[in-house]
Amino acid sequence: MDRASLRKQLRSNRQSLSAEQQLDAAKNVSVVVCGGEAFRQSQHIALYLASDGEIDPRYIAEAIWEQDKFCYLPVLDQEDHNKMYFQLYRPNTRLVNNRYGIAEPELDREKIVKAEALDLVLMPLTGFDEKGHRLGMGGGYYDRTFAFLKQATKPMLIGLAHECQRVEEIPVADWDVPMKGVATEKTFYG
Ligand SMILES: Nc1nc2c(c(=O)[nH]1)N(C=O)[C@@H](CNc1ccc(C(=O)N[C@@H](CCC(=O)O)C(=O)O)cc1)CN2
Ligand SMILES: Nc1ncnc2c1ncn2[C@@H]1O[C@H](COP(=O)(O)OP(=O)(O)OP(=O)(O)O)[C@@H](O)[C@H]1O
Repeated sequence: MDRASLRKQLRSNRQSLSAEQQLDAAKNVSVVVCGGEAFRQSQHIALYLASDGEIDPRYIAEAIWEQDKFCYLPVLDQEDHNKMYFQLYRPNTRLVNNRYGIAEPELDREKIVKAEALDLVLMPLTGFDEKGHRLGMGGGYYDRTFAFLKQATKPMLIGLAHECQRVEEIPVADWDVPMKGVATEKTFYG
């Protein structure tokens, strides 16, 4: 299957999950992530606000705040549509909707944190395979933002997903930046 058809199929898989399944998955993925070595060793952790049936990292955000670590969210540039930044996310951070209807901190160029300063990035995805290949929403934001990882070791990229987003093989593109692993409601693939 080509990337576009696969993306469509896998988005429909996650959109079909019930509210109860979503809640269970959100709790379980937080246990999988927060019990792991990568999380324990990280101070500066990026995640996302769930949309379109994505597995919800909210309990991971709560654990980050409780443990006095720092949590960050992606913020899109309204002028340069190719750019994505990261800004601090606290319980009281004011959020606005981006052009895809996803809530994000209001862009403040003085508050942008360099992607290189993050320790761990928990990435949204539409599909993944056990080799760490990722299919996103098709905007290429994460691939562009983390293209520098071909020559760097930090941050560590870990995808978050429902089991129903796992496939045998994601067709790779040459710009794809591989993930170190993927956490689901069931287990860690790494
Ligand atoms: N929760 C979450 N936040 C995120 C991402 C994500 O995948 N999930 N992103 C990860 O990159 C960035 C946003 N990227 C996105 C790219 C495309 C679409 C999207 O819905 N595309 C529509 C059609 C686009 C259009 O309106 O022109 C679609 O495919 O139906 C959404 C988000 C930053 N924030
Ligand atoms: N490093 C890069 N440099 C230039 N263009 C890139 C780069 N990475 C991705 N792109 C562009 O982004 C487009 C979308 O890529 P792709 O389909 O892999 O997105 P995605 O990983 O699904 O999306 P996202 O990361 O936003 O969730 C590609 O058509 C490609 O042209």
